[in-house]
Amino acid sequence: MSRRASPLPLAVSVGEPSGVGVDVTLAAFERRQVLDLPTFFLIADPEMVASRAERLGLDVQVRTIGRPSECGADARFFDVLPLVNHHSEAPGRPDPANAAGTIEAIDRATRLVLEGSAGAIVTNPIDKKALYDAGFRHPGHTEYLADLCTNLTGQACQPVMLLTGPDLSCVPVTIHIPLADVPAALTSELILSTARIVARDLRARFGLERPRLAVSGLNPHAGERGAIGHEDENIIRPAVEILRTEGFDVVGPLPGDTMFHPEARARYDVALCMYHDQALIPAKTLAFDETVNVTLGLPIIRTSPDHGTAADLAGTGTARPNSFIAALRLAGRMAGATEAEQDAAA
Ligand SMILES: NC(=O)C1=CN([C@@H]2O[C@H](COP(=O)(O)OP(=O)(O)OC[C@H]3O[C@@H](n4cnc5c(N)ncnc54)[C@H](O)[C@@H]3O)[C@@H](O)[C@H]2O)C=CC1
Ligand SMILES: NCC(=O)COP(=O)(O)O
Repeated sequence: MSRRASPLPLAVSVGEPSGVGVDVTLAAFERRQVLDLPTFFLIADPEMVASRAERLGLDVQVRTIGRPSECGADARFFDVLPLVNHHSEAPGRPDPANAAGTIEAIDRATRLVLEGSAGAIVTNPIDKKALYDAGFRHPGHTEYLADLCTNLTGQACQPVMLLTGPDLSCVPVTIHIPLADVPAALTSELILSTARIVARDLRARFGLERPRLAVSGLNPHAGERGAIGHEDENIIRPAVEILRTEGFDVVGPLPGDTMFHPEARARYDVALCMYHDQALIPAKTLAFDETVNVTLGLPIIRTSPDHGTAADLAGTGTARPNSFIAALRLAGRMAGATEAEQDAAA
């Protein structure tokens, strides 16, 4: 992937206001020069941001901007594109009353990227339950962004969650569903469509010409040749075989417990796992502070820190901004690569 940084600013959505999103965004802003971070603005309630900065004892001056093109005009200021909906500043106390502003920030960021005013969206974590309690009908950003992009562009998209860190990239094929629902949701078609999106986007967005895919099993020992569960032989293996006939570099189904040690990881570029925790446990265990959540399959670039709202740390100044910073950097590189490709095609 070209290392050119995007000249377009990145749109950062505020996320759950009672969480650490604003804390890590402010911390990244404070280090922007020393770390040479891409230019970004936050879509948030400016009063809430100023009050969190004060609580954290940060000497940050919040400036309200009217559009992304004003971002970075004066590097001293922390640029905030204001929400229409108000956000209250109550660390550690999620409140469904804040949901409208949280969703507005995601919507606005997505539209700005689609219209070409921002290079990518970097989302801060949402408190999913607080949004559900306010009537939000999507499991998480990943699924919501796909619906939003489908509605805004008229082109159906299947979202794919990728967790990528220094030593492991992995994808949960089923995402935010109860574990008990996984076997019924797992189909060969879902594995096939996910793998095709992963291979396409790793090539287009990460410059991996022919990514090596490793597909996990679902059951212990990948089903022990059919003796411990049937999904591995009846659903996963046929999908792997079809992918191979289509020319993909793919192995599997591999036993989930032995595909994440260093020697095994050296044999693939991305692991396709069958459910959320099968993918996210190794990713966060290996590199909680450096792993980034990327949504593939969208017409926009979206990254996010791997962690959640960390409500216990909000407003304390102890949340580490590393994963958020990694999300900013990756979004900047991905957007820069896309713009470079567009330049080359022009
Ligand atoms: N992209 C998103 O919007 C995501 C949202 N969530 C949401 O976050 C909420 C809380 O989820 P949890 O499972 O508790 O995960 P969490 O990541 O918020 O917290 C897990 C543990 O890690 C610590 N931690 C998290 N981020 C940290 C940081 N930056 N620095 C230092 N320590 C940190 C927390 O203090 C806590 O002990 C849930 O509502 C969940 O739905 C979770 C993951 C991603
Ligand atoms: N555990 C990852 C997670 O929940 C992230 O979800 P999303 O909001 O990025 O879809």
